[in-house]
Amino acid sequence: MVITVTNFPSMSFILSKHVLLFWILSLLSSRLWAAMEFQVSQQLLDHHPVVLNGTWLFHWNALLPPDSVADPAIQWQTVTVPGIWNDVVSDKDPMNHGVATYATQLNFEGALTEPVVVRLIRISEAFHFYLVSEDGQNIIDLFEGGEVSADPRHNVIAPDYLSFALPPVQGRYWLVLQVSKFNFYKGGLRTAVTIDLRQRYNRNRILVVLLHGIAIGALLYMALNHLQIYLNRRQNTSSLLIAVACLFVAFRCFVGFGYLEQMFPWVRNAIAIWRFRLELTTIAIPASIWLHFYLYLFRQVYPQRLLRYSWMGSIVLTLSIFLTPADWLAYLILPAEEVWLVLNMLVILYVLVRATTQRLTGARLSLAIFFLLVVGAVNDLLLSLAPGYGFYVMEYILLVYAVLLFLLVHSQLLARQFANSVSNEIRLLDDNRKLVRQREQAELAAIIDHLTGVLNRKGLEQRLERAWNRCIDDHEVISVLLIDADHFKKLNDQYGHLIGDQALMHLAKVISMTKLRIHDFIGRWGGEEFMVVVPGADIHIAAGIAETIRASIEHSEFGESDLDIRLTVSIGVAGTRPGMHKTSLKQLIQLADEALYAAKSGGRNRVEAYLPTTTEPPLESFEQSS
Ligand SMILES: Nc1nc2c(ncn2[C@@H]2O[C@H](COP(=O)(O)OP(=O)(O)OP(=O)(O)O)[C@@H](O)[C@H]2O)c(=O)[nH]1
Repeated sequence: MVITVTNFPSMSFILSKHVLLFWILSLLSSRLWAAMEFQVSQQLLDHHPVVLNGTWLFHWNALLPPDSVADPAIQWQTVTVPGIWNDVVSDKDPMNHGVATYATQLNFEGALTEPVVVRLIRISEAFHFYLVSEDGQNIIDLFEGGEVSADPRHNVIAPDYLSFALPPVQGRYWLVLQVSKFNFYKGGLRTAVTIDLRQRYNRNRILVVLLHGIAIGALLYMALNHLQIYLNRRQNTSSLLIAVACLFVAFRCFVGFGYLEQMFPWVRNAIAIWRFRLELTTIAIPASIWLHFYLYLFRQVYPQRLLRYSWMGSIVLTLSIFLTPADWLAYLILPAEEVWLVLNMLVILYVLVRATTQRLTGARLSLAIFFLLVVGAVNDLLLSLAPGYGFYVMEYILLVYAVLLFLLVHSQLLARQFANSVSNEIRLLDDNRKLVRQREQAELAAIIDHLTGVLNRKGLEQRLERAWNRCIDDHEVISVLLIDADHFKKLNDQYGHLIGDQALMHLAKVISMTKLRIHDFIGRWGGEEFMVVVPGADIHIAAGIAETIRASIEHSEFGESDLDIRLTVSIGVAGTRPGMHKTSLKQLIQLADEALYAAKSGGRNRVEAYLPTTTEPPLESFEQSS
């Protein structure tokens, strides 16, 4: 098995720093520095953009001419921008399709020497901007875009960053915005209109695009790595899910940051509703994916049944996203998704609290990030459901970056777990190999004679039986040599048992060194008796081998220093006849024993070889007969 462990945890850690930096920069760049009184001065703009997030005059259902802001006869309502901008629903049009005029007063302190831009984020459908002097006399046409359509489905969504230059005016002016809107995004126009120096805006824009690129790149990178982990170990479905979730979030960022529309302008009109549906799925499905992450990380405390229900719910919701008529999406599916998200989050909270109380690895960190997710989601929910809720500073951006952070941290945790499980596996394999080696050694020790190092009686019998059976199957001859030391008792008595032991070791060594073939083997048959088995050798060859052994022993040097000990052996040889295998192994050994006895009786230090008689006894296996 090939296991590839990529080094991406450290890499994604580096990337996560970029994401954090991006997050902080995004927060600081425009949102926290909102100018409350809409004072527009060079000095102010030098330090931060002016964010027009205060109270606007507002007239619903009428595209009032720009100079009407100076007309005291016209009754204006007020609206907090952008908190509930889109939540104002016309009496006549429950689908929130209509026109409106908004106005807010700006105080330009001193002429602006540098060109500025007004930045708008996601205004639908058609819009027209003017600057109108306080007395209504000087009307400066600023910018118009989009188009009004009778068909509410023809939803034109302006690009996220729409910028146009402000003329170098001075004194009090009204910024008047006429807007015609149909919006699937209930509460979608939540982000402020900002005024910024054009130069800095362009510079920031490059930085923002770069940081967006890093964020999306990090997500794709994580997706690929987790896909790789999944392909290495297919049972690790959490990696696959993280990869899918990363792709989802990358897609959502790509679309949410406005790149899809910027790169493919035709998409804006052609798939506006499909874009919305797709965006909705990026909420529905990840809800269950989040649950799945925690299943993998905190398996010990996870109520697995709930995961099944969660997946079922997400699938039903996803189907509804594509089956629900466009007009009802914002009113039916969006709240349903938000409720669904909250339900899933409650389950996650339950798991995380249990994991934290049980001090599982990564639980506290997960809980902290989860807290961010909750704040982001609750904030989102309040923005769309609670009229008047205007804490938009954290809106959207918090949730997106909490999700990014979540993915980064969890992919780290998961990668660490994966690496641990791989090293555990490697350790287990090692342990297993050691055990196998130990078992083999133990098995070997069980069949080796510890004194002489040759096979003991048990090992000899096992190999002998295998060799015997093979020879019978292959119709081959086989011979055995029983080798017995002569007058060994005398040797023991005269020189002691230690010398006797050394003599046995010497005998085993000399016999082993005799030219035996690969299939031949030697073992200690008992006491001072050895056996050599020569499969495939007939009685004549075996007798020759026996003679060589005998002579080698007789002429071998044994005895330390001044001890002049001459060792001799008597050898009994017995072998099967070619083509006659009905001799049992037991009988063959008995025959060798008889031959040995004959060698002893015949004067010792000699070889006797016996062939079985022609009146063969029935074939029996060694085990049966012994
Ligand atoms: N030192 C030592 N002696 C052993 C060992 N195993 C058996 N013996 C001795 O070997 C001797 C065998 O003696 P016997 O069976 O009478 O045969 P022998 O003295 O060799 O006489 P023959 O075989 O007739 O030539 C006994 O004294 C055993 O104690 C062993 O492992 N070490």
